[in-house]
Amino acid sequence: MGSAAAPLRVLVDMDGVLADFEGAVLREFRAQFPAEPRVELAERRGFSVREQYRSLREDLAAKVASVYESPGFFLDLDPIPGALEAVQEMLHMPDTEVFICTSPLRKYEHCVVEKYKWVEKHLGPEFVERIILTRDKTMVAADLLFDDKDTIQGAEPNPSWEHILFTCCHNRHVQLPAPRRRLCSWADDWKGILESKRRH
Ligand SMILES: Nc1ccn([C@H]2C[C@H](O)[C@@H](COP(=O)(O)O)O2)c(=O)n1
Ligand SMILES: [Mg+2]
Repeated sequence: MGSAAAPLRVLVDMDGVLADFEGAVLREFRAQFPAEPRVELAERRGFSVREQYRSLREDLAAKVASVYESPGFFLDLDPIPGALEAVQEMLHMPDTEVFICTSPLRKYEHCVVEKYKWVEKHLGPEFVERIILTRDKTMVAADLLFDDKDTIQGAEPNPSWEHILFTCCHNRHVQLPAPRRRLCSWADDWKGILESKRRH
């Protein structure tokens, strides 16, 4: 008799995939700096919101950073539609292991603890056990990584996971070369992607 197949290990990013970082940045920037020019979500290009604000005007980089570095910012993020239901469903799928894999800001004072609190508030204590906090996701071994950052690099040149690009305002114009894949939203066929990775 052959040995049982290893469970499918799935990493799910937080900002832009579970939690609406971009929507909150725009809402809070507009509230705190109503007279300043801003980048509407339809105009977002590139992962770094700070660099796009810098391209509007140099001093706006620090202003937008002050928004997401403020206490309470990460804790108050709204869940992305369908995200909580999808990861709860993954948690209970046979032969499947799901982890939340997220990078803290370099200025980590509020971000780190608030990411933990957000997960406990929205997903419960069993998911707090499943948080992987790292600035280098290439060092984490898994089969799949759902992430909105279009290019994920780090110390490991050949990560074990397949990166599924989760569509977000800043990456919807990025043309993916074959065979790279996208998940357009949590209403898209994430279960089909999991099934495609299982070793039968
Ligand atoms: N469009 C974005 C999304 C996230 N960030 C910040 C916020 C996070 O602390 C960090 C990395 O997040 P992750 O890649 O784990 O979703 O970067 C940003 O600056 N711009
Ligand atoms: Mg992200």
